[in-house]
Amino acid sequence: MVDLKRLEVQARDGPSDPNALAKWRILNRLHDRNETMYYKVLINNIEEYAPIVYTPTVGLVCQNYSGLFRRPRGMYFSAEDRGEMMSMVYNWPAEQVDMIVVTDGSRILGLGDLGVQGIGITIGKLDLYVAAAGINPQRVLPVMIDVGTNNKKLLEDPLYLGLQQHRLDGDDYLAVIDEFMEAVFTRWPNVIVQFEDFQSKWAFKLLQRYRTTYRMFNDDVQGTAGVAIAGLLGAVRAQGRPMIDFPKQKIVVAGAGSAGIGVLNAARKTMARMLGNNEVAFQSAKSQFWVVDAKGLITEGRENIDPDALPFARNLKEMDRQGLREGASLAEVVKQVKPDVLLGLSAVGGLFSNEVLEALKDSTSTRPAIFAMSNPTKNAECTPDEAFSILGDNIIFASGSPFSNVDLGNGNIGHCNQGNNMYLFPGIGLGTLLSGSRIVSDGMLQAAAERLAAYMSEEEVLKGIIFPSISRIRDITKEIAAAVIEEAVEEDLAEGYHEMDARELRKLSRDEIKEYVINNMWNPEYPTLVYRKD
Ligand SMILES: NC(=O)c1ccc[n+]([C@@H]2O[C@H](COP(=O)([O-])OP(=O)(O)OC[C@H]3O[C@@H](n4cnc5c(N)ncnc54)[C@H](O)[C@@H]3O)[C@@H](O)[C@H]2O)c1
Ligand SMILES: O=C(O)C[C@H](O)C(=O)O
Ligand SMILES: [Mg+2]
Repeated sequence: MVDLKRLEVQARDGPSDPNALAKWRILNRLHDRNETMYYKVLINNIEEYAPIVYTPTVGLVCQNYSGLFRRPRGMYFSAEDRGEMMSMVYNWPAEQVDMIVVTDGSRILGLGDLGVQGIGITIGKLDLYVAAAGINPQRVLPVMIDVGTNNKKLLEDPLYLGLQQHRLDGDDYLAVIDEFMEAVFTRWPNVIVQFEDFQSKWAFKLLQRYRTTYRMFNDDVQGTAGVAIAGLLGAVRAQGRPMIDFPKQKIVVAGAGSAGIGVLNAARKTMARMLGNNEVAFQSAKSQFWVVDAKGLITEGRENIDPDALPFARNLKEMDRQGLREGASLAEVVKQVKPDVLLGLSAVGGLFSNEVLEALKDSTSTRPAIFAMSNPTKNAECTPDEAFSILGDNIIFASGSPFSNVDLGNGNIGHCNQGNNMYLFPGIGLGTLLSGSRIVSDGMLQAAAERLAAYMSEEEVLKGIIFPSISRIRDITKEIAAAVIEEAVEEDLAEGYHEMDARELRKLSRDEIKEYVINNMWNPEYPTLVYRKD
């Protein structure tokens, strides 16, 4: 801590990239030397150091990973290891692995293809699994699947640590991922595999391919969706309206990739459930969304439309009546729609320009909400300063990366919420593990999102606080894990964990489930090596 604090005194110009990287180096060395102390520091100072070991600094770390690399962490499976993975997994020294976070490095945060350097994000996510969910650090495994990279700079960089060839694609690519999945589930049948930062082209396909046979989920598609739903419901409550009014919200989404489409599908389903949970409700819910991607507003007139975006393509005639057309700009869409919510998952920093924010002034909502969810910090669609200064006090603001609250100068504070999937994935993983469910069902994910939404009190929500502070992350994760277990039991998926078999699990009350979760969380304490007789 003295080392870390000394850095702050010396950095006269406030937080800077080199300063954050220097802190990461200190923490990383501690991680290598003394795991228990590392996690003690992280857990006790999570608000301060999550932004170093996780978003946003982890993005910078990934961009520079080949140069920062000192000691290996995690496992690398490469395209050249085909046919060998089954024996490779037995080289990992830990008998038991509970959680794997795997990436192919193809879309790291909003930073694009970083090849094997993306291993940093899997390490950062697993740090949160230990710090927030109390997964034993001896039982986590960061994994990089190296199928090459299409990043020109890395292909030419002599220091690059991965395969310097173009990415595999098609069946060759699938064969590598299939082999990896078979290998890890053979050695550790109870492991949970979190897919992280795969380009959207593969994110959905792999999710569909594995989700009914393996214990896996995709954090960017499913974790983000849950966090966004919790935030959107919070925004409705912040307007002083009941959550059941959610299906009346007009929502403009910028970005139709793995995260954007994940959020859209989940939000549509949530609306449909509130409207009667039938096909008519499901169809009518889609008219609440306007989706803008790199080519502008997505309509049925779009050529070669991405099949995942198709359900949200707007009807051309209807758009004509609204004064919009295929490819309309975000500013035009906001002007015409006057939405309640503007949500960004575009990876384009500054996309919510002054023009877009000015247009949002005409929102028909009593309290418009802005979700600038892209990471890391430079990719945020706008900053809270920009949003509050243009739109005034009466908005709800959330961003994917952490920002400070804004002093509005009139004695009021503009609250900046962090809308990041970190509030869900640790609890989804822990709950799945402790329930013993063989899959991660939609119901379990929905239960997690609803519990997060309910976590905030009425008073907090009315103040514009729709996500909790990260300092409460261990308590939040306990709640989420308990909700996931309850739902797994309800759906008859829970097969139990260790001595808590399925029958015992079914007997537990809500409070007992929470106690069960707490009792299974690892704490950073040195194990007793010498037992005294007294
Ligand atoms: N806050 C969170 O918890 C969270 C979770 C997941 C992803 N993210 C962030 O979301 C971003 C996107 O992730 P992804 O996996 O969906 O990426 P992606 O590459 O799959 O999708 C990006 C989408 O943005 C669109 N886009 C590009 N330029 C645009 C523009 N000018 N206007 C509107 N749309 C534009 C693209 O067409 C594409 O549809 C990343 O920055 C990522 O860090 C945040
Ligand atoms: O990693 C994060 O901070 C959130 C999310 O998974 C992302 O890809 O941006
Ligand atoms: Mg991610």
